[in-house]
Amino acid sequence: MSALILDGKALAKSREQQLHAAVKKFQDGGGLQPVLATILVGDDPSSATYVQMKVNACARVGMGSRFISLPASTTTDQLLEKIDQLNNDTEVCGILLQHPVPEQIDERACFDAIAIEKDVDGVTTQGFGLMAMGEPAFGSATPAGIMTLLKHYDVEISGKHAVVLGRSPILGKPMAAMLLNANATVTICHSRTQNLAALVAQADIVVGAVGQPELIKADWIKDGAVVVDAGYHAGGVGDIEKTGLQERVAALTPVPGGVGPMTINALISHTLESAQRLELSTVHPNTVE
Ligand SMILES: Nc1nc(=O)c2c([nH]1)NC[C@@H]1CN(c3ccc(C(=O)N[C@@H](CCC(=O)O)C(=O)O)cc3)C=[N+]21
Repeated sequence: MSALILDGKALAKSREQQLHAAVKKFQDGGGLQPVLATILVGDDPSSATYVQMKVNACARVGMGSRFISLPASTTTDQLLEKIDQLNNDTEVCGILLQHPVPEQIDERACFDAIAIEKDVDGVTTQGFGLMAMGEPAFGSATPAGIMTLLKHYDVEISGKHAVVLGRSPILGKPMAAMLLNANATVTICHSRTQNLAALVAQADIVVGAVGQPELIKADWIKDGAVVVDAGYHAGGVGDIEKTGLQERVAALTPVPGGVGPMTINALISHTLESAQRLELSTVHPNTVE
């Protein structure tokens, strides 16, 4: 057996073509150009690269972006003020606050200050809650991108045992909720989990979301599993060791070229959707309840 490659890079590219056409159609119909605001606090070079990739993706599909760079010494209040400005800026339909922020900043408070209708990155407590309850909300970008990728390749989720490694607020936790909503049986593993290898061995679907290079070993994973790796580390390795997996699992995401491009694609798709919704509410203010 040779694993199906869940090619996020190719899927993101074809979805970008559709998005480009949809953005044009939206503007031809009188809509304002959708604009994503990205906020980077501090000067971490890899964070700067990720934000630049998001700005570039907006440009490729004909959307606008507003890049806000704040110094590493920014306070919580200063960041809250910036977010408030963007919430009230009628040209901006999506706001992304790049994680992580410097440690003096209350990141949760800042995420939660993002207006729910502009939370295209799915980071607010309210957005998480709505999503988890199966109500309309933008899901967190990385798990939302993973769900799109699994759906595209017709990976069966319902009734399967999904083991998510990691419980971070914008990755593991929402990933588990999305898989549960898709009727998987979900196990969430984390730093205090005992017998990790035995749990992973039960997984029909394994999601690596721990942020540590190759912490998850290839020989823990059973034959025929679906392997999703949301990690990305120096040297092009993920959270999951891939040695020998290609020959014996059903499907796997490459690193790079798997989850990363789908994260960005989810973000820009959500930004267009947000523009479409905000437009609706200005055209028919009285129909919004
Ligand atoms: N509020 C917030 N939302 C995020 O979604 C968010 C964040 N903060 N902080 C950092 C992580 C990381 N992240 C990536 C997005 C795309 C790639 C990506 O496209 N990577 C390419 C490789 C790029 C390369 O080769 O350097 C790939 O996997 O193929 C990677 C990482 C979004 N994040």
